[in-house]
Amino acid sequence: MVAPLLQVSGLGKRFGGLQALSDVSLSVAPGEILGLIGPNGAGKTTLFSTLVGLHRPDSGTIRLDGRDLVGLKPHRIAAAGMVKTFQNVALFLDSTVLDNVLTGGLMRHAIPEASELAERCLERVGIGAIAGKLARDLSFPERARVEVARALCTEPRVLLLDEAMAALNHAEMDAFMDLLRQLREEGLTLVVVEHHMRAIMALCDRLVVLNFGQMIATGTPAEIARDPAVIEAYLGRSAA
Ligand SMILES: Nc1ncnc2c1ncn2[C@@H]1O[C@H](COP(=O)(O)OP(=O)(O)OP(=O)(O)O)[C@@H](O)[C@H]1O
Repeated sequence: MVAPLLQVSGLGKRFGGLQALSDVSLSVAPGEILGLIGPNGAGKTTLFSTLVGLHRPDSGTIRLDGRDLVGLKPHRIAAAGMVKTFQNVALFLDSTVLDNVLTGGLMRHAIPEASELAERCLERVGIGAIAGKLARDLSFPERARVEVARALCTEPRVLLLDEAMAALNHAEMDAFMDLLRQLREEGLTLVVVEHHMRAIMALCDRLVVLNFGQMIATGTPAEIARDPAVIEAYLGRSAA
């Protein structure tokens, strides 16, 4: 079996009286697309934020290729190879697409190299033609791709996508999923939080389900779809 690229063990995070994450353990193989699902408030965003150093966990370890990342600042974790995109696409609206994306490259490179890298990242996500467009003029699918390009510009090994498809229609979502599959073919490892069940089921190799901060199931999309605990906690609630 291939050694995991990302290994999370016994992760706990408390906000005051609320146990937002409780003993969460998961691993992600290189080149895998792992989906993270669960009802609102289950702890998905908290887990992502903890993985990239925005929250410090109260317990547990986060290992990327064997190196423990707990306690590192977000920019150090990004430099180690793990970044997340944001739930509410947070771009500099009065800047061009290229300038937005090259900010991702400034951590490791001077402006000329970051700019070249940004152009390559834009090509990689299929939007090289809109490099000069202002971010405020972008459509939702373009925004989603700019956000991915900006993350790619940090040269990650693991990319965490937090509801990147939230504003997309079905056809746009299908095209975006093709992009994610292509990035995986190029060697990227992906962890995806997404509320669209159709998308998550079609895209992911494996799913982890959180509910009230605890992992209640893990398995292939087909296994998760028939797991009674998941149906009660998640599908049942959304069906209701
Ligand atoms: N900074 C914080 N301070 C206090 N409580 C927080 C904080 N961040 C999250 N929480 C709480 O932790 C719990 C988990 O929230 P989180 O946003 O991680 O869930 P989620 O699964 O991402 O939800 P959603 O699907 O609605 O985005 C919620 O009860 C939330 O109110």
